[in-house]
Amino acid sequence: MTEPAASHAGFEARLRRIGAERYHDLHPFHHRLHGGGCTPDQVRAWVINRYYYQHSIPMKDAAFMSRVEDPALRRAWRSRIEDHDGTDTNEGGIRRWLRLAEAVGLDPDYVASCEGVLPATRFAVDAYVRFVREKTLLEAVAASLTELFAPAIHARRIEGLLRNYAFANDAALSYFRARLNEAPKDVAFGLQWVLDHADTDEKQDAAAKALIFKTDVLWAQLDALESAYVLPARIPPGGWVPGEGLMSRARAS
Ligand SMILES: O=C(O)c1cc(C(=O)O)c2c(n1)C(=O)C(=O)c1cc(C(=O)O)[nH]c1-2
Repeated sequence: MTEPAASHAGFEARLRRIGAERYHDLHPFHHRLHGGGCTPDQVRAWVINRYYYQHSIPMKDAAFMSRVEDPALRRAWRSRIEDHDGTDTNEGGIRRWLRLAEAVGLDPDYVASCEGVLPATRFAVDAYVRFVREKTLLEAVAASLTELFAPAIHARRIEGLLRNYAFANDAALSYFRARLNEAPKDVAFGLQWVLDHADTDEKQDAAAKALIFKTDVLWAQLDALESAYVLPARIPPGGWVPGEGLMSRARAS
């Protein structure tokens, strides 16, 4: 076996540098959202579009697991699906996200229908699912490693939303609190798996490229929101129009 150019530590540092330079915590839309600068409709647009990501993540993980021949790897991975879809004792991330939708005044059935999701959001998220279906398992696991950087943005988001928006409370933000508990185990496993399996220069390069691809998937979703809903707003055909999908008065009371 050829020796990799970089040790585990050196390769991990390379992956973390990709996050430092390209993760979506750097995007102006997130700065606006967390800093209290979003209008209620901009927050709603974010909730609607981000739901499409949430609803696709378990399908992505099921696509991954369908390709894994090693029972031990499937066993380590399957809690990701349960974290989002729920179990008998855990309502799951998708339900929690819909609670956030209600808190910002949206009809959860509308949000769950995925109507009004921006075309560019669909393209970006679908590309991630397809990537995981088609690329090597190493590239698929490496792409999930943006989650290395997610706990910091979730903590910042909880703090920023609570400070700046009337809708924000512990129930509305329970999705992010749950992720703070769930993500570290996934990320520790995924990182170790990538470090162990990227055992040649070529594999390290492929894993780094997969992580860059994933940062692009996340960035493109925020670019889509910025273009459609931040002045000069340009909502593309099919995109949510403010006023649509709101909770009915009866439901809200
Ligand atoms: O709010 C965020 O910024 C953020 C980012 C990411 C990410 O980095 O992909 C995920 C999540 N949240 C998240 O909640 C989540 O469940 C999740 C799963 C995955 C994945 O690729 O498997 N990423 C993310």
